[in-house]
Amino acid sequence: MKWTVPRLSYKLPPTIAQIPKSGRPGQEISVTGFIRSVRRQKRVSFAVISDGSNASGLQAVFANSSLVDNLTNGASARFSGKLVESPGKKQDLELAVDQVEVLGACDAATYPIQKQTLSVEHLRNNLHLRSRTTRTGAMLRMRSQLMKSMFLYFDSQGFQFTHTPILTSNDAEGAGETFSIADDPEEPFFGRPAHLTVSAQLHLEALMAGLSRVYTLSPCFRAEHSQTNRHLAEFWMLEAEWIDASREGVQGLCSLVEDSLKALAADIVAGEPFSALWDTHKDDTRRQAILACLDAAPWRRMTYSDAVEHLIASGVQFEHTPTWGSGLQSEHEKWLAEQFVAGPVFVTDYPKSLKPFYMMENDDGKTVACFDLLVPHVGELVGGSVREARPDVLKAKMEAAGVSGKEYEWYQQLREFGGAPHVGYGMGFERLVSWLSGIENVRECVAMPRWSGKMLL
Ligand SMILES: NC(=O)C[C@H](N)C(=O)O
Repeated sequence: MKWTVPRLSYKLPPTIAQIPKSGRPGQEISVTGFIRSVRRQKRVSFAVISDGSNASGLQAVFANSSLVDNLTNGASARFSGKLVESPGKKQDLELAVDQVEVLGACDAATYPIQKQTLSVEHLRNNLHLRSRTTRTGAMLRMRSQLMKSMFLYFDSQGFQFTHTPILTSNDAEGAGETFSIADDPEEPFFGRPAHLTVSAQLHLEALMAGLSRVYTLSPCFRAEHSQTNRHLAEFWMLEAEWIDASREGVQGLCSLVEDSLKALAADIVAGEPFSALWDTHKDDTRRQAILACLDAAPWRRMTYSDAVEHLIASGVQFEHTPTWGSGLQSEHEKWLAEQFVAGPVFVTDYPKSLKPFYMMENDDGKTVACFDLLVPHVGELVGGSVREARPDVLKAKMEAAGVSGKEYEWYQQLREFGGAPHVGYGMGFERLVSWLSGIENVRECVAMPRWSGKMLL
């Protein structure tokens, strides 16, 4: 789907990123932005203005140096003048400023965003100003671009974007990691138990039962104490559910996930945020590795049982010895994706004891029809499964998992009233950003992270 811009009667002035397209030398324009740096020289002065629309900002030149007298780093201002060809190599056009209006002053001495204090920790303590930095700005633009590409991909496959609730009476994963919404868990929601959703999956399955192919991008909340670089207490998850009438099962699921990620990534690697984030990376091999994933060659697939065999045969002294029946630890996932395959790898058919109640059991009676997609430097990026569609089997599984009762009757009914074979998956949005941007910690892949014990602003 291509969105053609309708005739607009009200149009905002171009952003800095739009200038190369819409601007030409000699044109009079006004630009509003934040001052990133000011360089005062005897005859002329310079400033770099950023409005967050690209990484480089716009160079402003002042023939009248008194115009920069009140300009300090961080201040916001409106600059008016003429676009001129730039003698510098970094940009084609610069702005010869003849008028400045400071919109919001900034005390440079106490401004927390200083070139010499941009440590990750310092920025985490100044989240309200973090979007001023080039890296966070580029990360946020990458998120925005991902959303757009994602909408286009799912639209092309006939999926409907849907909204699912945040407040819920059930624990979709049955893992007991939900946040209760009040101090008194007995009385949180008008006398009924209520939680913040851990996954939209169950609600999405209900919408799938009417719309056939649905997806959502929703905040999810998990009360887990993990302090790793890939866990957040509040994160965004892309989730999709669709009818699988031809029963392609896990293989079809993996194919859709791979295809959609290749489509998304192809769009992203061509974009400005991707270059902005990778151009400053010392080691280019990771960028090359991402580009290599976009090749036509299918990503590797292996069963959990094979993965465990490979881990054992590797002879590597893992902290946790790999054994059939125990979960793959992050060190195992990383070895598989980084050393063994050196690229994304689908691991399928995990032991049923490791996975939630909603997954369909395989004929072997030991494993379930599911997959995890592991990618280098992140580990698990996506997880999905064939959903159990047989009402009696589901009921028994839910009882065994302790997630039965009134709160879940509707979920069982979905199987009784025209339940169709269906599949679905979930992908952590911050992990996707981490993989594509090379930003190590998911806390830097969302504007205002919340993690175990930390919630500033
Ligand atoms: N929608 C999904 O399949 C994701 C899965 N429910 C999870 O939370 O990991």
